[in-house]
Amino acid sequence: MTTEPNFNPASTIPEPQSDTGPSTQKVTIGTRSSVLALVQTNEVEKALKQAWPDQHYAVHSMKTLGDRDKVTPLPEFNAKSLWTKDLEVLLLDGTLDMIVHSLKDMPTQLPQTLTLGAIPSRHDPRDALIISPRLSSTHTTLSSLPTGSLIGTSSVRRSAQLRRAYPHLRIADIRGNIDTRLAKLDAADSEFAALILAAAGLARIGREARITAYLSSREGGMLHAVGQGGLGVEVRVGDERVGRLVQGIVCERTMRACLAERSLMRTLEGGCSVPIGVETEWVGRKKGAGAAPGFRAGVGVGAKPAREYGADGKAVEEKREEDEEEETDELVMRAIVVSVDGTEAVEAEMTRRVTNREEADQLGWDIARVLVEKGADKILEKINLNRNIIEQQGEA
Ligand SMILES: NCc1[nH]cc(CCC(=O)O)c1CC(=O)O
Repeated sequence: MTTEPNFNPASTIPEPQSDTGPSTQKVTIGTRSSVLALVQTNEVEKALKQAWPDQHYAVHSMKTLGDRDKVTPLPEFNAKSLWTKDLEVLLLDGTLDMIVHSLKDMPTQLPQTLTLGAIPSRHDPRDALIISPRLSSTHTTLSSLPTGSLIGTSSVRRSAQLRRAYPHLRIADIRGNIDTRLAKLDAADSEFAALILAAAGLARIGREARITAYLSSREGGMLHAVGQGGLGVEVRVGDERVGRLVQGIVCERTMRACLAERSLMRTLEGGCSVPIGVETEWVGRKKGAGAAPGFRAGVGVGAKPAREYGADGKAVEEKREEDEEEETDELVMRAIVVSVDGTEAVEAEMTRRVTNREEADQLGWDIARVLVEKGADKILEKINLNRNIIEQQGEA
């Protein structure tokens, strides 16, 4: 439970102050060059254009170390910054003005002079079950799959939760981008009965139709990764112009929920390679007081800060009246830490009013403390002892 000296706590991120746009200039957005990364960056660019139509935008995409070198074993890299470091060098030297990341892949500790400038409205954060076409007409859930069915995932968080809840299933590593994995599932000689992938990634690349079922604490007993389904926009600390631009696409509720999740992860010193699952959900109503301070409705990616999803993956809140949706300010947070073999687990749940980013950060810290009191530190300690094995997997 320590904080590295160069960490920028969420509490230093200023709340929005002004609506007045900066003068017209070029804005260069950096991204990885994968299909998913480009779709995500287009989503952010579109939202920025909507919020600040007078600016000129350019997208600069590149392969990062993790994309280029598929030979070196992950532990030999600083695995945590595999996907971010090359882009960060260009952000620091001014070539880029911002970087769009899958929030899930962003380290919880950023370089001292860089910060998480914005988190736009989140897509469905849940994991999705994709059952092989050979089985999907007869099987629609993990529990109904035949004993010994092979599930493909490279995430220790997913495999640990699967081992815990579904001891009748087998798990094997599967690599590659989303379409590569789907092709491996569909191959005539495939060993896989099903895959687990993030619903958001599938939806963003137009593969939502492959989803057999959505997994959550309520259905399937699977908590998602910290930041899953969210996008993180990384900017330079002190770049006021860009800071103001990206503030225009923040979904304040998504930002607070994700900051709480990231605070939990940071407090438990978990990178993307430890089995921590979370769920955050806005509930309750703030009567008569309107929107939370700093809340900007109607701007941002999709503009809907939805955090509740139906069985069809559509946000339940989208079906409600917008003014009602804005009034929720209680955040429910659930979290689980599972041993890699699935035999040990600790869980916690907290509900608290979260009216600013500091309170979000505090909620993440507090739930981490409860998990530690219940023994999460012992589970994570054992995981650290086996770190070499685990880092070969990661939240891939
Ligand atoms: N590290 C893999 C990764 N990083 C981001 C996504 C897409 C989903 C998201 O944005 O959370 C995925 C694929 C997956 O987990 O299925």
